[in-house]
Amino acid sequence: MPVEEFVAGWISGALGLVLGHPFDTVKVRLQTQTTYRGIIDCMVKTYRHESLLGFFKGMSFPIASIAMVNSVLFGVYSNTLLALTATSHRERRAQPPSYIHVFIAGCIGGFVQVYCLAPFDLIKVRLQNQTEPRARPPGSPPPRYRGPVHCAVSIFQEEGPRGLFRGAWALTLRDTPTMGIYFVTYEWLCRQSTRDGQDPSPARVLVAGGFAGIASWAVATPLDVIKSRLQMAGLKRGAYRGVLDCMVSSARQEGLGVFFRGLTINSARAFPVNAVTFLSYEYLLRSWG
Ligand SMILES: C[N+](C)(C)CCCC[C@H](N)C(=O)O
Repeated sequence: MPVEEFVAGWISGALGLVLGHPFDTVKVRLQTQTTYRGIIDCMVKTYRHESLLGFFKGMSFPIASIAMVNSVLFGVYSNTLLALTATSHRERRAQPPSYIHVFIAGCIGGFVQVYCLAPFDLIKVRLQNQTEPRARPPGSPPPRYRGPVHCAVSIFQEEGPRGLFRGAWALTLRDTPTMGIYFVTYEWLCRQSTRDGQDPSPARVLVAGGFAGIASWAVATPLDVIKSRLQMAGLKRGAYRGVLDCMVSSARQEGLGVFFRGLTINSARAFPVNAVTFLSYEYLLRSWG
């Protein structure tokens, strides 16, 4: 099994992650809290109250786990294509796989990475939603979680081992089809105006990666909202009975617009994150020959 794809997936994922984390924090807060009027309001309040550091809350665990999550995604994707089409990464420019094979490999990659991603994503979301400033005024209550490890241990103790997988089903529904869309969009845009058998130019890889991110996030946003809400709901026992219940009660209380919360910020984040991810992935693999 070729391992280069796993390593390239890891490094490129980490680069994208750091770049996109501040946007991600704003997105999570908009999706799960009702105190903000919009993106700018959320940014200003976060900055005033928590300084620049507020935007980087919950980042250490994703950085540690992105190695596993992105290498699983890209590694499983590429090795599934190898199994389906009997072509390695190097041969795929000359013999491009069909879009249906790309879609299937993307869905399988997306499905498998969810089980690595779920607990880390849960901890990230819980920490991002803690709005207490680092330097607390004396006498104010401490944040519920002191850091990622404390957060993981508390969830385990208070909600049981299954608590760590809260929202995992919504995450599976979100990522399986949309990772297929992600890779199909990327491949399709790369192949436009690139002659058969040639590597796409860096500019084309950046644009294709960026739009692959936007297209897949646009489709993923409704389930992303539900996922984030289910992850936060663990704190208030019995808030939702499941994915469907969360969908229905969110829509009833806040209208259908709730499914598009975070769409703008998700798209703004998705372009640079995924442009950098694909550019570094392609170039790392090319440089390893
Ligand atoms: C499939 N879905 C849209 C959920 C994600 C696709 C992009 C994943 C990337 N690591 C990012 O954070 O943007």
